[in-house]
Amino acid sequence: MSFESARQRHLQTFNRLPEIQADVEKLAGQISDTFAGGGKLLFLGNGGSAADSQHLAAEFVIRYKAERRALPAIALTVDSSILTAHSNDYSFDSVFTRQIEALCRPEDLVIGLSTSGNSANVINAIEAAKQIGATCWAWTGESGGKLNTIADHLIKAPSSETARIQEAHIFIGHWLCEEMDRRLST
Ligand SMILES: O=C(CO)[C@@H](O)[C@H](O)[C@H](O)[C@H](O)COP(=O)(O)O
Ligand SMILES: [Zn+2]
Repeated sequence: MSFESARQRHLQTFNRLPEIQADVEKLAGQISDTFAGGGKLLFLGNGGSAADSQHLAAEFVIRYKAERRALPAIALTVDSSILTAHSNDYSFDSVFTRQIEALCRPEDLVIGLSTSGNSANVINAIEAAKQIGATCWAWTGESGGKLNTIADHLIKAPSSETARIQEAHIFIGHWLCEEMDRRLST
């Protein structure tokens, strides 16, 4: 019963992905421009979105399918010393902000993943990156949450359910990787 229900909700979400195709293509263009301009990608998020962040950074740095040059991307979710020291000494709400201050440059593109669009540490990081002048994208659910009015651009997975949104986010990440392979293959 729960399998069939989850499968149906997954399919409903994925059947609506064409609604955001133009947004994903716009992001692919901006990522190409970022790399051409010497910038890098920075990914961040909590829980499943932290896993997505490191998964997608690896696709860019190592490879997706095609043999092409290494692409500069980093997940701000993986350094346990930074994450614990900052949370212990300051606050979890600014755990990504400090890394943005240290690593983000105006030519960079930041992708903050939050299914609710309301996680304080993602919001704070996007606000800090905007101050630096980086291009800021939020990947959210269909409401966009608070990030709706904070990020420069949004990719809104067409669901209000965390798991379905995460499934769409990783699909969108792979879709982007295919597009980057197509553009950059040697
Ligand atoms: O993977 C899941 C649920 O599927 C959880 O780990 C989930 O990512 C966590 O609860 C996050 O803290 C949710 O944060 P957000 O997506 O609302 O920003
Ligand atoms: Zn999950």
